Amino acid sequence: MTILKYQSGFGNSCATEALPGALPTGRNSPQNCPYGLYAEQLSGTAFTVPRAESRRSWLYRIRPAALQKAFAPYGGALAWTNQFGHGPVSPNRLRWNPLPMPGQPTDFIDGMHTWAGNGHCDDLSGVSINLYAANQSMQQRFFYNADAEMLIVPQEGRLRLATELGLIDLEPCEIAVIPRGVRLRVELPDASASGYMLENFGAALRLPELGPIGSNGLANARDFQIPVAWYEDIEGGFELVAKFTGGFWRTMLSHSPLDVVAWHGSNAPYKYDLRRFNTIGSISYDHPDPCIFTVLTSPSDTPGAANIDFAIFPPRILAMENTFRPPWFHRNIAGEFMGLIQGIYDAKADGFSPGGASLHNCMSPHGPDAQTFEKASAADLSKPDYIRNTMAFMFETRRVIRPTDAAMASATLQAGYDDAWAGLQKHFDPNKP
Ligand SMILES: O=C(O)Cc1cc(O)ccc1O
Ligand SMILES: [Fe+2]
Repeated sequence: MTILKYQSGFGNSCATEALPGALPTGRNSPQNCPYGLYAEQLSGTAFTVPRAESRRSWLYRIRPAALQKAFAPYGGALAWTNQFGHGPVSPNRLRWNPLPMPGQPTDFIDGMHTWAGNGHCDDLSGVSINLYAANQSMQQRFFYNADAEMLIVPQEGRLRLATELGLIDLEPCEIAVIPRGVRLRVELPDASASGYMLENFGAALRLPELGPIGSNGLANARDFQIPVAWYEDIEGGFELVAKFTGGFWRTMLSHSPLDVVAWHGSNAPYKYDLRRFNTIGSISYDHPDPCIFTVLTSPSDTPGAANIDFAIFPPRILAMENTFRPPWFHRNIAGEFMGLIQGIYDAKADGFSPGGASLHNCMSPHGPDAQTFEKASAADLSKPDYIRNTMAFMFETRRVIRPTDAAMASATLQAGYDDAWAGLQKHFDPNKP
C-alpha cells in the first residue's frame, strides 16, 4: 500500500486540495466553484456554539451529497443495535472472550456486534460499544452514521478508511475518529480484521484538559493525523447505507460519494497512534486514578462527569515506593468497559485476552485478580516494573453501561469470571499491626 500523507494537529482548521486551485479563495461559496465543483458545508456542532467548540468543514465536490434517491430500510447490520433495554442490569462483573470470525464473507458494517451501551442517539447523549469482526472490504457500497461519531480501535488486521475527506490507514495500536455524517468505505488490506468501535452520541471527542500537568503530555495535539483531500471520480451502481435513529437505511447512488476534491475546516476524521501517548504517573508513591491515562473525552453537561472517556493502559515503568503498584480494589460510580489490543493487562494475570472485553458497572467491586494481588504484595519495590508490549483501554462513562441481550447470550461470555478474585486470602491478624 502507498504511504499516505496527513495533516497534523487536533481540532485545527485545515485546508487541503487534491487539484491545484480547487479551494475557492476568499469565500466559501462563490457563484461558481473552481473545476465546476459544488460547495457543501458539513457541520458537526450547532452554528452558535462557542468558537472553540465549533466544528464545521466546507467540501468542494463533484456532486453534492443531496443528489440521492429515497432511502428504504436496510436488511443487514443485524447485530448492530442501539437498544440497550430499560430493565434492571446484572451487577455481576462480566468478561468475554474474543468474537469469532464470521463464517461467511462479512464486511465492517454487517460484522458489527453491539455489546453494550447507554443513552440514546436522539438525546445526543450516551454511547454504544461494539465489537467488529470482518473478512471482506465494503464492495460497491458506502456508509454514513448520522447518530454518532465513531471511534475505531483495531485489535487485529489493518483497515483502510476511504472517507469523503481523505484516506486513513489504520493498524492495531492506532485509533481513528470519524465525525457524524462522513461517508466512507472500509477496506481490509488483510484477510480479516477485528476490533472495537465506540459510537459517541454526545459532544465530539476532544483532548482532556491538562491542568497542572502543563502544556505538554498525554496525547499531544501534533501527533493527531488528519487526511489530505483525495477523491475518486467513478460512475456505476453503488449502495449507500445510512444509520439514523438507531436504524439502518439504504439507497442507490450512480456515482461514488468519495468525490470531494478539496476541503477546509475543522470537522474531519483523524487518526492517532496510541504508542505516541506520553504516559504520566506517580514517581513517588500510590497508584493514580486512571483518568491520568485519558486520550480523548466527550464531556457531558456536568463538569468532570464525562459522557465518555477513552483511556489507555500503555507500556510504562512503575517505580512507586511502598506502594501496591497495580490498580487497587475499587467500586466506582462510573461504568467501565475494557478491551485489550495486545499483551497482558497489569491488573489481570489470566483470562483477559487480546480481543476480549470486560464490564465493571457502577459500584461493582473489582480490581487485581488474586494472582496479581499476591505477586504485587510480595514484589521487590527497589526495582521498577517494566510493563512492556501491552495496550489495554477503557471506555468509562458516567452512566450505567447496559450489556445487550446478544452480549449476555454470547458463547464468549465467561462463566467463572468471579473466580478471578476467589483465591484472595484472609491476611488479617489483630496481633500484627
Ligand atoms: O478496573 C480497571 O482495571 C481500570 C482501572 C485502572 C486503574 O489503574 C485504576 C482504576 C480503574 O478502574
Ligand atoms: Fe475499574
